[in-house]
Amino acid sequence: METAVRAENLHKVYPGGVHALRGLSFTVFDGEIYGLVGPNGSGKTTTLRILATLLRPTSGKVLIYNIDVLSEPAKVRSLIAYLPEDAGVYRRLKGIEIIELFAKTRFKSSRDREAFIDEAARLSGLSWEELERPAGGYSKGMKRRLLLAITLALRPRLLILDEPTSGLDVMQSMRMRRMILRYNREHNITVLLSSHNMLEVEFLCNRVGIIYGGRLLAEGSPRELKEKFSAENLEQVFEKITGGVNA
Ligand SMILES: Nc1ncnc2c1ncn2[C@@H]1O[C@H](COP(=O)(O)OP(=O)(O)OP(=O)(O)O)[C@@H](O)[C@H]1O
Repeated sequence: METAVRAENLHKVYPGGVHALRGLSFTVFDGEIYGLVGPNGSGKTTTLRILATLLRPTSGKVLIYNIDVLSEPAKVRSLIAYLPEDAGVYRRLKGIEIIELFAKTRFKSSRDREAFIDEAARLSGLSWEELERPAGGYSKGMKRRLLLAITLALRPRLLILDEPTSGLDVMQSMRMRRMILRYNREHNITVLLSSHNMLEVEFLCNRVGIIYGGRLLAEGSPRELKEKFSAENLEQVFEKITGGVNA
């Protein structure tokens, strides 16, 4: 099976001395949806930012589709799309203008640009009237839908999602999860996501890595983890491993 992500022995010490990652290693295979779960401050965002080429680890190595993230970040960026948890929109731009901006930066031919714009606009679920309004006036759910639609329509080989549905209501979250699943299956987009929501992780992920204190404490499919820890659901697995610290 082809390897999408190989993270080896990652350490990150922030200026000021916080040791956020302490020898984190994990592998994501091509075509899978892999979930990193862990309590607040366990190092999820730090890990995703390193993979997205936005932060350098203190030591360790990361390969994305066999390309070294530290020595060839531009090549890696052409393969990935990253949606941060707190991703904002350009408030003065209309929704459609934001989509057009991404089209310009990513695609050379006007045909590819137009196909991308149509796909992202449709996927966002926003009406044409809404897309013609400045995005600063969108609700949190509308902004998140727009940004996820853009990242999916970019059709990266690897999509990195930090807390994809955080702050969204049940219906919006379900819609987002279905979109992620559909693009993973139909367009073979590998997904690495972080989440606090165990239901979400169980619904979406082929494999899960439980991270705590900057280390990987357990890894496996939701079913394997439940069997191994004699648990009925992933919340119980998590509780047994971490001693009940909130996810
Ligand atoms: N820029 C920074 N400077 C200093 N310390 C930081 C910085 N960013 C994160 N940290 C610290 O590193 C540790 C890991 O943080 P990180 O954001 O990676 O965790 P997380 O698992 O994503 O948490 P959450 O679930 O709350 O988003 C925490 O102790 C955090 O306070």
